[in-house]
Amino acid sequence: MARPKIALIGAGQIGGTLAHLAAIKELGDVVLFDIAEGIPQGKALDIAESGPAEGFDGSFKGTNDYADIAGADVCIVTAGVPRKPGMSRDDLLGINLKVMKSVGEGIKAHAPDAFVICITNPLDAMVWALQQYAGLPANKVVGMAGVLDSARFRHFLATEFNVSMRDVTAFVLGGHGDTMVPLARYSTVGGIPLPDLVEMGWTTQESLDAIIQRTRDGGAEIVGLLKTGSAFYAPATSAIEMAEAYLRDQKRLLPCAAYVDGALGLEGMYVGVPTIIGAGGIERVVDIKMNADEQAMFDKSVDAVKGLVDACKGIDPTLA
Ligand SMILES: NC(=O)C1=CN([C@@H]2O[C@H](COP(=O)(O)OP(=O)(O)OC[C@H]3O[C@@H](n4cnc5c(N)ncnc54)[C@H](O)[C@@H]3O)[C@@H](O)[C@H]2O)C=CC1
Ligand SMILES: O=C([O-])CC(=O)C(=O)O
Repeated sequence: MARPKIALIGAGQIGGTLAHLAAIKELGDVVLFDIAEGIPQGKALDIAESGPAEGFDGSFKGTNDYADIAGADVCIVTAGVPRKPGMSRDDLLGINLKVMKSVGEGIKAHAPDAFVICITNPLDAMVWALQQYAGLPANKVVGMAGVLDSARFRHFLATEFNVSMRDVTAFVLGGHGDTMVPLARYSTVGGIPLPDLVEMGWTTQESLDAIIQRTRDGGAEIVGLLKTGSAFYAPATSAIEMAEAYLRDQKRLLPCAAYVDGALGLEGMYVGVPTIIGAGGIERVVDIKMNADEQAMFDKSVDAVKGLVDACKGIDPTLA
């Protein structure tokens, strides 16, 4: 059987890392697309030349022509601009909305059967716009944020409890911004929910609160350190986890920015929710139950996302 085809739209920091990870994991043949001439070609060749030493097979092509993504099984979109220190993700809305229009049209024309994972910020509004521009079914267009935010939460928790990251689960829902919702009650160490661990005296509420705030600020922390751009290793790994779930029909339960219409009291919008990803794309949105405090945080985050979507409609009235 032919190898799956993975199209990476945007060959910058995340795009290049995605290509390298896809190669090492032998997920399929990779096409790297970018408007910058030479960058996708150079990165594709460089990664292909690492194959003999690493020991992977596959083809790697860099291109500036959308025709080369034809028939892609998966498209991962990182095209656009990252923030710099002092900026919020929302400041990228105007510039990246224009990018989503051209990317959506390219995918619609050349890879309409693909499972599309959007990474470009501000994430929840950009994945909504991308789905509108591409016109693909909503279950085939999803945003990556919750896997990354949950991975950060898990990392901080594993350090706090001095346990393996493998034994820590975490759920961060809501929009990928300052209002994101790390859910302590649904996050565990060895299956024990975080509030119980506070009661057991293994940590304090103050430490847990600080970790939750650090998770919310996780993107800004890296931007502040790098100064010239934003995180790319963990974001790329997170999107590859989602792509692998689709390509290998793994039925993973992952927090993603999915289209929700009915579950969690939401009507027809993209926001971070628990989903199941398998060969059918987003096969299910898990209708998680929240207590009053969690619901209030989630509602606030949903309102923030709605505000960004309205801003998109203000910029481009063709968006419904
Ligand atoms: N959802 C999430 O959790 C995360 C989102 N991001 C976002 O991902 C995006 C990409 O980040 P990086 O890879 O670090 O940025 P980067 O600047 O390294 O790469 C972006 C690439 O997009 C290309 N590009 C710009 N306009 C394009 C167009 N119209 N068509 C095709 N390519 C185009 C640029 O030439 C550049 O190579 C940013 O918007 C960033 O904020 C970053 C980290 C996490
Ligand atoms: O913070 C940023 O601008 C990039 C991002 O979304 C993240 O790393 O979570």
